[in-house]
Amino acid sequence: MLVRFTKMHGLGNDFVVIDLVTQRIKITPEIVKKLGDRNFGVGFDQMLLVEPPSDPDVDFRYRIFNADGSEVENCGNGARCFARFVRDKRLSSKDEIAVETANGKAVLKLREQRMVEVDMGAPVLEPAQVPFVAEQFAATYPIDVDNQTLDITAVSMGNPHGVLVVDDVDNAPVDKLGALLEPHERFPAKANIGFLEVISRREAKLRVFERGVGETKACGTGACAAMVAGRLRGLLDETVTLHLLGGDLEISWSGEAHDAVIMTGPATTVFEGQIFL
Ligand SMILES: N[C@H](CCC[C@H](N)C(=O)O)C(=O)O
Repeated sequence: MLVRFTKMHGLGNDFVVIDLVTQRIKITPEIVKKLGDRNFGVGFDQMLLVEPPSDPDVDFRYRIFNADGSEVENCGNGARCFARFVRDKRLSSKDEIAVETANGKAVLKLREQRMVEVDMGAPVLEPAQVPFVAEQFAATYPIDVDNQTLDITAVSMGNPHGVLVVDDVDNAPVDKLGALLEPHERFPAKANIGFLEVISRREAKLRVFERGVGETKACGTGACAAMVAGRLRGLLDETVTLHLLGGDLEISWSGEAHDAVIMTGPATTVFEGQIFL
């Protein structure tokens, strides 16, 4: 079977996007892993599926698979590419696109210069809902890893994140600590691990070791989780420019637990392709 796909990225976090509105294909974890292989397939961090909605109040269903074949609840960089994709493919003519994910609903707003603004919803801080093993909520938790005790913030943006604050993110042991913390027993569903370096109250640098992938050039939900961690720790103001390896995101959050985190950034189309399944 020949399947049309579009290769896209959000700040270097790269995706294969497949339209399952006009193509009727069953995507399995095995197909995801095969297509995600950077030598034997197309290669991507995540596969994004554009599907008809099950809820009449939304425009599309948005499904996300990591390169290891695991299906996940949310992908921020992917949401921006999703909005760009459905507009460029004329699957929607709207400037505001409502989608349903495994995490709930999200509104994707197309802005000028191919930028996209995403309402990422309110962060989830109750440990059991992240999920993270802890007696009660705290801004940071001591966690034992690599013969040391680190202070980590645990937050869900639909998907689980652990955020560490470091002095020098360029030289942080992202691969070593990321690989130890991603499957850590206190994260029963594993976690995306962010390494945040605060430059000022309105600017920071971030690297993310993603669950199911490893370090990526950028992580949208990770940027939102890092914003929340920075605000909980009293280090960041309501609007921050986050510098990721692949470029910058603007993140806003009032600091009120029930307020949504808003992410704005680019979405880029690289090429169109077809692959035999
Ligand atoms: N690896 C993540 C999913 C992709 C998130 C990331 N690419 C983003 O932009 O939010 C997880 O397993 O929860």
